[in-house]
Amino acid sequence: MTTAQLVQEIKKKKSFLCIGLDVDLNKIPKHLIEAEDPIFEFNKAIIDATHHLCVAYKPNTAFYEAYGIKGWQSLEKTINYINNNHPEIFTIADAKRGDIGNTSSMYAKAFFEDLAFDSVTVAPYMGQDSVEPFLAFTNKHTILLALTSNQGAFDFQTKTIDGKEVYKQVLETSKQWKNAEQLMYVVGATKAEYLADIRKIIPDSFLLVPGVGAQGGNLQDVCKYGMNNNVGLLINSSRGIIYASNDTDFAQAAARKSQELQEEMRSILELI
Ligand SMILES: O=C(O)c1cc(=O)[nH]c(=O)n1[C@@H]1O[C@H](COP(=O)(O)O)[C@@H](O)[C@H]1O
Repeated sequence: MTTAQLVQEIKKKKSFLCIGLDVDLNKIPKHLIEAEDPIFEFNKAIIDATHHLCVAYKPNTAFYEAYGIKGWQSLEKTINYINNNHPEIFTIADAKRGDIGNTSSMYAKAFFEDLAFDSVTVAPYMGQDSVEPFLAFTNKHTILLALTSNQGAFDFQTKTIDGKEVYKQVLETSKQWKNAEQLMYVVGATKAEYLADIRKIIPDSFLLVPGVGAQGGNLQDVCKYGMNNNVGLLINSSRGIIYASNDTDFAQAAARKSQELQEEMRSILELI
């Protein structure tokens, strides 16, 4: 999917919501556990109930890898279900990969070719030759971790080296890489006050912003500092939406939570 198609979808749905499909078998409704593939059944119900309210889905691969081959099959069924039924929805494999070049190429193949995701999250720590193999794929996006939502972001990312914070160096340096127009960046919603400075370095890039909901990030603050002329934001909530209820009404409860966020997004979009 191209960025222009994503922007078009955001304008059509008046939403820049990304729903995180982080499925934990200990948290899903009991009646689903009996199903042959409880993770897929859970995702299918969530997708059926929310696809008109969001523009992206983000399965975090940890929640699938944890269940071995069965979990990987649930991930494959989930991405196929989205691509077959809602090809206009942007998909993110949240895998936080990155390795030496030939290994990164295989990671990219796994998520862009075998599983046909539109994008994958990548850690910048190993540098240019670990990221460019992902950028080599046409119409696919690499979402680079810049300033993450967790406390540990202050261990390295905000440290100053040669007079500049490491996360700013990640933004400035990666802008020079081959096919950099296919880069997006992760900035945690819990770090909204940093977004004004971040926008000075990457005014046009899309940002994936997790941390609204369970981690306490504020949507209004993120939009105030992070929105650009193309909206430029994908706001993710996982637990806050998918575990809104753990009873038989879980999908309707997820839709209600999604709608609350979408309505807030719609009023913000009407102001710009
Ligand atoms: O790359 C991510 O998506 C990510 C980056 C980050 O800085 N913080 C962060 O929480 N995430 C992911 O975003 C999701 C947040 O989930 P909730 O806190 O349940 O909404 C999880 O899948 C995290 O792994």
